[in-house]
Amino acid sequence: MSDILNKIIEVKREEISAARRKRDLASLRRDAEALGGQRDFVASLRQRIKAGQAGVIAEVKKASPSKGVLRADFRPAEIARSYAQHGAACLSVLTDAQFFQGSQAFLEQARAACTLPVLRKDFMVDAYQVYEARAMGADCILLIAACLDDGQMAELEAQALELGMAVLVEVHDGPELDRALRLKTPLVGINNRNLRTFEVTLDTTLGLLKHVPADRLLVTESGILGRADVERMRAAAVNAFLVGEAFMRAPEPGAALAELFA
Ligand SMILES: O=C(O)c1ccccc1NCC(=O)[C@H](O)[C@H](O)COP(=O)(O)O
Repeated sequence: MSDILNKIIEVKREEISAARRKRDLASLRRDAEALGGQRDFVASLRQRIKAGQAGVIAEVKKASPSKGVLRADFRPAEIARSYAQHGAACLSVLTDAQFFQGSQAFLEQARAACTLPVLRKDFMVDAYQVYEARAMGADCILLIAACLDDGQMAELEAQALELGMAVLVEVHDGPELDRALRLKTPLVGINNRNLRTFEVTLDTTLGLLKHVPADRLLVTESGILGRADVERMRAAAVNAFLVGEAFMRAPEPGAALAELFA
């Protein structure tokens, strides 16, 4: 595991301990199970792709460890509406506070402003966070293979599926991909950003895609900045994208989405 991931996971464990002291798991679980209203994340992506369009997971991200603040005037509800109006399939909302300046409130505001399914983008290492995700309204969670062993991934996936959420499993290399393919989820994200060096190369997706079976939905993540990047991916039959920075730096995030995927 990389240094930044080690650091993030260490902080996550402290946050989870503090949260458990405030509210026990049984009470959180009751709220998570009672909420309902799940939106179908996978179907929303597949629908766009079936119609010949790109399936875009549009990210709502104020800042990141590699780039600092991306959007100073940050209004999650307005951003979500703009994405929905311009053809996004789903949203991804950062809820991590310390490293991404995100929050649960941002996810709730973004989801309430539109009808798109929403991914809780955070670093999931514990069942408590999966219940938190559903209780705040998330329709999908992210599992990063580099942060979890096989048993943990399978357990967190089973819990999410039981709660009616989808799972996006994220990998960065061949061994992680092999482990991810043992899960049930059809959603496999290949992150073009090396989380140790922060180096970004689309060759990561292009190198791994031949190992992704046809029944999985490959999502290319990070570093999609211009039309040439989209064209390169679509030429390789990669049709689902997770994009943050390119939209967050634009005056009107939805218009930037429409332009990038026109
Ligand atoms: O973005 C970072 O600096 C980062 C650092 C450590 C762990 C994860 C990180 N990013 C999360 C992401 O995967 C991206 O937010 C997402 O793929 C969108 O990427 P981009 O379009 O390049 O903003």
